[in-house]
Amino acid sequence: MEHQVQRLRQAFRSGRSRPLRFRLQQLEALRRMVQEREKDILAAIAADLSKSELNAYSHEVITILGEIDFMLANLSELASAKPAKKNLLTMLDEAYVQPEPLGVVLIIGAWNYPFVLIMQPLVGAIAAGNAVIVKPSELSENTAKILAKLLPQYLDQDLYAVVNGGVAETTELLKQRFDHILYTGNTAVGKIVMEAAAKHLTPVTLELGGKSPCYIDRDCDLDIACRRITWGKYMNCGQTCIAPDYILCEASLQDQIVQKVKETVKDFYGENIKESPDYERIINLRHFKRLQSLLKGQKIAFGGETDEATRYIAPTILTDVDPNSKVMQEEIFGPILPIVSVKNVDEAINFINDREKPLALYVFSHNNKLIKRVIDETSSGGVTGNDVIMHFTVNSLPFGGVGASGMGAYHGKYSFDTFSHQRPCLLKGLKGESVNKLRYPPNSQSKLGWAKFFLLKQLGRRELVIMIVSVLAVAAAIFVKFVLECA
Ligand SMILES: NC(=O)c1ccc[n+]([C@@H]2O[C@H](COP(=O)([O-])OP(=O)(O)OC[C@H]3O[C@@H](n4cnc5c(N)ncnc54)[C@H](O)[C@@H]3O)[C@@H](O)[C@H]2O)c1
Ligand SMILES: CCCCCCC=O
Repeated sequence: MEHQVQRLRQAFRSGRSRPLRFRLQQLEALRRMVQEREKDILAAIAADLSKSELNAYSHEVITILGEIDFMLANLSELASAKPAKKNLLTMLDEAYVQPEPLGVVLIIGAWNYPFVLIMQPLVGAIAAGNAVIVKPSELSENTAKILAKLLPQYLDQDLYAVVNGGVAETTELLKQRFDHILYTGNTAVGKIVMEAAAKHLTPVTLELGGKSPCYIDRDCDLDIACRRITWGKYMNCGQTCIAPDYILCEASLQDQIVQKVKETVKDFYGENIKESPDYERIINLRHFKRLQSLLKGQKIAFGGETDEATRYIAPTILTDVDPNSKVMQEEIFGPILPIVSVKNVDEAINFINDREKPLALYVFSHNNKLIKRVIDETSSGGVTGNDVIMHFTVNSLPFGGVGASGMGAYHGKYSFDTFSHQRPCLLKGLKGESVNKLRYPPNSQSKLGWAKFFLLKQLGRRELVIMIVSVLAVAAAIFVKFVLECA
């Protein structure tokens, strides 16, 4: 590992990854890879998540093509130096902020969207001019293998590398010094990553999870709300970091919600959900058993069927859920939707604020003021009002968590910024020593007065008198010159 990181660092130091033309070439190569090897990529994702190739395309490939196109179109603006405002002391100088690459960065992905969670940060890291090691999740082994096979065929091999493996390999990798680490996965491992990064003072972006609440107001079109929630909750079999984890609503809405979600599930997946090409399976037996255990002792209003052999868990709704029960203590990350009743929006806000800050928050209501109030009085990584998941798809919005759901953000411009250092540059000439004398020792009350004037635009009595006298002298000189010329 050490050797590999050193090899990338050497390539980075050569400066090859910096020119914009090179970055654009690499991004174009990445796009070619996705287009030319689409079938292999879709087959790998499909195999990992028992997913149809159509869903693999719309869940993962579209996002990456959009992200690459965004970077290709905007890279020169993103990477350009931005002029900075100056003060009186520096007004004749050049001041700007120059984004610069960080160096060698590490991207660790999770299994649930195995292609997107590696490729989307990779696009940002390449665009920003870095060397990159990606470490796909070992649980989505087919996607991990295809990434390890394809990326070296399309990208510069000295600057970009794939390391595959599990805990042992990642632990070894984390001993190395990186210039940034972007990790996607659960909170417990997030802490391990941050601890390892701290040893080298490496900054981290942590894309973690959490229980994303979904509040449904009484004043709401329940048909539409339930259709959108059903889509976002059961896509990828609930294994989505920003899936609505649970519903908060007044008790009187509960039965209607159950009914409407049930009808939508039938519309989406048909009578026999197991046969639907659009309904996925749980990633492995450990997660299957974990999810089964969350059903114990709960009132199952709909679904609840499980099949260990195929790791199938039906779209499920739990009603009258006790907030202290196990299903409300951990992120569900599966197709189980608990409904917890609250008296009103105030109680919903308190419920949310009593818990860790979630990755996403959803509110459904006709009343925009209520939606804004919930946003103002809570905190979460992101928010979608009157829909779910969709803020992820807007790459002009930063995507990331807050508090226990993570730190830092990426997507679009925010990816570029995450993998860049915003370097402040001030370029001065070698003249102007008379003004500079003001900051050289020995210090004096008068120098301080001028410093206040130049930096804070505050004039003391003495400076005011000098300024007035100077202005009068200049005016007098102009007047005399004018009179002499006319005479
Ligand atoms: N915020 C986001 O964008 C986002 C996206 C997807 C998933 N998630 C969250 O991720 C979680 C699910 O992912 P997961 O953690 O099961 O994925 P996972 O098991 O694939 O683990 C994530 C990565 O961490 C590595 N890893 C695991 N144990 C490790 C250890 N002890 N030391 C070092 N590295 C280790 C794995 O090899 C893998 O690459 C959920 O909480 C979900 O909400 C967040
Ligand atoms: C539509 C794609 C959603 C991806 C969400 C990533 C987190 O799990």
